[in-house]
Amino acid sequence: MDGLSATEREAGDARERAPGQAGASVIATRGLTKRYGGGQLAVDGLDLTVPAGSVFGFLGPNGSGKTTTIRMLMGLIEPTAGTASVLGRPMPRAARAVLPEVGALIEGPALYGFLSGRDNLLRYDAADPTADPRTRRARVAAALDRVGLAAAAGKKAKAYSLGMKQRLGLAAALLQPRRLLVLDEPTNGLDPQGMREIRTLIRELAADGTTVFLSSHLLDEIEQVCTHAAVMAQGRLVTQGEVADLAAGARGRLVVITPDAAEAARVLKEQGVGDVGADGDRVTGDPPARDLAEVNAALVTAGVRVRGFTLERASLEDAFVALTGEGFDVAG
Ligand SMILES: Nc1ncnc2c1ncn2[C@@H]1O[C@H](COP(=O)(O)OP(=O)(O)OP(=O)(O)O)[C@@H](O)[C@H]1O
Repeated sequence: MDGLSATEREAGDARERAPGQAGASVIATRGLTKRYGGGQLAVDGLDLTVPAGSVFGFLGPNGSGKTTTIRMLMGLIEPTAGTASVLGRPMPRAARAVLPEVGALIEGPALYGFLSGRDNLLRYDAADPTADPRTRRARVAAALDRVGLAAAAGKKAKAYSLGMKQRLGLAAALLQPRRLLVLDEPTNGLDPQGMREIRTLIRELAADGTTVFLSSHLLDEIEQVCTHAAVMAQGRLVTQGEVADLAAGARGRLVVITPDAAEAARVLKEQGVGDVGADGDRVTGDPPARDLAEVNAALVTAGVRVRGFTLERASLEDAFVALTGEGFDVAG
């Protein structure tokens, strides 16, 4: 698609900005709000900034307003209040100019099961008035190749696995060069292998310089694939920023491994460790502000046989819980 070998592509850094896009935000919303007819406030005053070149995870439990936001960004529904700009142009007003540069995969791809993967893409391409029919076959072949479906191109789409269908949907979004890809729950319903394939593809696309905006209710997915994330809860933005910073914002857990768990728990409490709990030979707690070397020394002085003393890294899930005071419902 871009003349780069796979190795060169992988060597690219997803965080590097494409030339000419430095500092630009690809998606920006201010006070974006949607109240549905029934009075349901689905999105409430959203200020979202998606940097160019990022893989941006839009994270939130089911019903937190992700799909509603995406539909407003794509100009499919009108906001009740606030503004949204995509690729520097106002939406939905500039939809006709903006959307050709945006590849979207929302609520699963619409495919004809009785047509082959290749014929599905030929149909998609033919529906695009800007697509030159003379180069159609080459474009379709390149898109199939891009998503790893070249060998299965002649198979009927109904014989495809869910992961293959999802990749075919991505291929359709990639028929034209895109500056932005918007993917709504791209790994929903996929098995672990299918999920890995989609994640790898997303990383490759990002390395090519495409900004990828993807919604997900899977925290570990966001941690694995995204450079940036925004967290939604009940229609509101809880936080946004670089994934590494979001996780770092939540403090890790202190973990002590010892056969003297009861005594260790007592000493840890004395040392200002909060929320101390013991499970077998594992004693955990919220680390105090003081130097952890002192805490360790106090354990040893009290005769606790310390076999392990570590600070477990906080995850995005810890950050979410710390920010919202709620657990993250990953069901569904
Ligand atoms: N067309 C609609 N009419 C009325 N209410 C709606 C409509 N679409 C969504 N909602 C409500 O708006 C809220 C946000 O829904 P939305 O689908 O945007 O959330 P989501 O985070 O994408 O969740 P999911 O992953 O389940 O789609 C929910 O309470 C939902 O019931």
